[in-house]
Amino acid sequence: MSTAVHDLMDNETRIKPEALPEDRPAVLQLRGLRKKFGGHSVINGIDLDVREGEFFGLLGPNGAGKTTTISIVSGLLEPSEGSVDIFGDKMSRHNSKLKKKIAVVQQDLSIYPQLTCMENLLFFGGMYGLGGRKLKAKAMEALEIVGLSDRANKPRAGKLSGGQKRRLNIAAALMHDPKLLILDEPTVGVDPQSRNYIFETLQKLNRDGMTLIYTSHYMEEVEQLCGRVGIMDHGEIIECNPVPTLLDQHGQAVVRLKIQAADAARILEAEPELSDSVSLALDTEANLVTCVAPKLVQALNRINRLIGDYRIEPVNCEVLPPSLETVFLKLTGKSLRD
Ligand SMILES: Nc1ncnc2c1ncn2[C@@H]1O[C@H](COP(=O)(O)OP(=O)(O)OP(=O)(O)O)[C@@H](O)[C@H]1O
Repeated sequence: MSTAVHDLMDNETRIKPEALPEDRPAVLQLRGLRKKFGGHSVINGIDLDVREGEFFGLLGPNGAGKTTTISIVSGLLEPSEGSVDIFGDKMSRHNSKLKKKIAVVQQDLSIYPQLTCMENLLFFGGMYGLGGRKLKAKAMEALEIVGLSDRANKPRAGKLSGGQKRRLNIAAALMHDPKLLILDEPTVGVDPQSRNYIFETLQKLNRDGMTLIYTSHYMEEVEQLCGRVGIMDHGEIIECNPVPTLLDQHGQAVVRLKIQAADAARILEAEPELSDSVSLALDTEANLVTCVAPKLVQALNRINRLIGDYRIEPVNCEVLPPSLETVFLKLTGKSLRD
């Protein structure tokens, strides 16, 4: 077996973040959540429990309804129907006491570019009633957590890199010691170094006991960080489980083999049923053979047999091991990146 195939199989067995036992108390409970904008329904009945200490991922393509859900959870929007309970208390636009227990890192940056990092954090901490030495110490601690201590007083926030601005945005959310941290696509436009820093920061906060909800349309991020994932599409959570369960129940490997037109014609003549098969499908317009199987090794073996049987000289081959991407493909019939 080639090294590339070994690498792919390692990928299949790599260690995933663990889901928490089900007996932890629910921090967030959504019941029958619906939202309409001018008669257009964008959230279509969401029921969800997020438990204390969870790192929960909400994964879905653009427009699935993640930001709308987060905005309702954080009390920025009222639902059209249904309820949001956080720490056993009803969330609403006017529940400022409950809002102090949570923090939301929005997709849009909320920092002031003309202020330094320290000035930004002193401002946000002040808004939550902190003052004096405690405020300064908290700001230093938040900068330390996101790795920006050496940028405390210069440059101004507007001159930081995109990733550093995102990290400062997270630091601002930590100023009032939230028990629940909600992040809406916090790595959009972030360089790889800052992205890793953000990941490490969030993993540490979670290890220290904070409950996190993380939305993304990057399945690799959710797969790497989150113990349990809700897959969203068209305003619904269509599946919600720990990542290993999702992969076990819905994971599938996909191998796409591009071949010569002449080889496609030979295969079609010998096996006409392949033109409408699902597990091994031949597309004679695209000269493409697609094999779908629960395990990567099964898909590769099937494609290898075909290559051997018909003495095919492949043009190229694309291999997708089971992942949240292929789970999404199976559940919705479309790619997450469409
Ligand atoms: N204020 C609004 N008025 C009307 N329609 C809205 C409003 N906010 C969101 N929508 C619509 O609701 C749907 C869900 O949008 P939402 O931003 O929640 O999706 P998303 O999953 O967060 O997408 P993205 O990953 O692009 O942020 C979209 O069709 C969007 O156009």
